[in-house]
Amino acid sequence: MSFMEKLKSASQHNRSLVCVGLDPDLKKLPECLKGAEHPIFEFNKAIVDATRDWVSCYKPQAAYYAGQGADDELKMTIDYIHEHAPMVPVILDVKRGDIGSTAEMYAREAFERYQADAVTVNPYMGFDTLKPFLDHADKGVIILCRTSNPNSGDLQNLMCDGRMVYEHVALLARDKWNYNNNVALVIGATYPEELKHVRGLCPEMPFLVPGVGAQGGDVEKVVRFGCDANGGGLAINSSRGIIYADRSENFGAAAGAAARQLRDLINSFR
Ligand SMILES: O=C(O)c1cc(=O)[nH]c(=O)n1[C@@H]1O[C@H](COP(=O)(O)O)[C@@H](O)[C@H]1O
Repeated sequence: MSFMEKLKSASQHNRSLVCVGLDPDLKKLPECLKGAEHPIFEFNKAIVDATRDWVSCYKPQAAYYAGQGADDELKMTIDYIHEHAPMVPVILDVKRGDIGSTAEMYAREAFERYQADAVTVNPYMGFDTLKPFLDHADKGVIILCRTSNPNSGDLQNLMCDGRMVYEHVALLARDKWNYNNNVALVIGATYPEELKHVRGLCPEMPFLVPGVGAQGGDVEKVVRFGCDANGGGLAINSSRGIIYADRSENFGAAAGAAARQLRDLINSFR
C-alpha cells in the first residue's frame, strides 16, 4: 500500500487526524526507564502501544535520535510500528535537501535503511534535490511550505513575482512536483490564515500540520481552515503535548488518553 493509501485508511479506520510525534529527549524520560538498555525504544514502544488506535500516523523526528546517538533505537521504533501497528504509516521527519547525488543517498536512508513510509524535505535547493524522493511513487514526500516557527516568515513570506515564497512552493508542489501523486505540504498550526490560503490553492493535497500542543496552535482554526472538502486531508501533529502528558510510570496510558482527547477535539470541529 502506498503512503497516501495507508494514511487515508488509518485515518478512516481510527477516525483520526492525529499524528503523534515521537521526539524523545533522554532528559525528559520517566525515571522508570532510566538504566534500561534501550530507554528511547522502550519509551516509544509504550507510547505506540497506548496510542495506535487513536492516530493516523507517527512522526519520529530524526534529530532526537541522531543527537543522542540512538539511530538503532529509531530503526527499532519504526520496525516496531510496522509490526505492531501495521496500518499506521511512519513519517521520518528529517527535512532533507541537498544536490541530487546526495539526495539519492538520503532517500535510501529514509526508505531503505529506515523503511519509512514518508519523509519531510526542504525545497530550498529546488526540484533536482527533491526528485530522488519524488520518484518513489509509493512513498510520501512532505515538503516544507509555511513552517510553524517564529521566524518562518523571514524567507517564506518574501514577495517574489507577485506571490510570497511559500505560495510558490505550494503551486510548484501542486503543478510540477506531484507527478506521482505522493506529495504533501507542511503548514504550521501557528499560521491558520496561511493554512486557509494554501488549502484554497491546493484543495486536494494532504497537509502535515505541526504546532498544536506545546507550540500553542489553535486546533479549531486548523480544522476549520485546513480540512479538505471531505473533512480530511490533515495530519495534525503533536509531539511534546502527547508523549509527556505524564512523566511518571503511568506515561503510556497518559499519552494514550492525550492522543484520544486530541482526536476527539479535532473531530468535534470536522
Ligand atoms: O516538519 C515538521 O514536522 C515540523 C515543521 C514545522 O513547521 N514545525 C514543527 O514543529 N515541525 C516538527 O513538529 C514537531 C513539533 O513538536 P511539538 O511542538 O512538541 O508538538 C517537531 O518534531 C518539529 O520538528
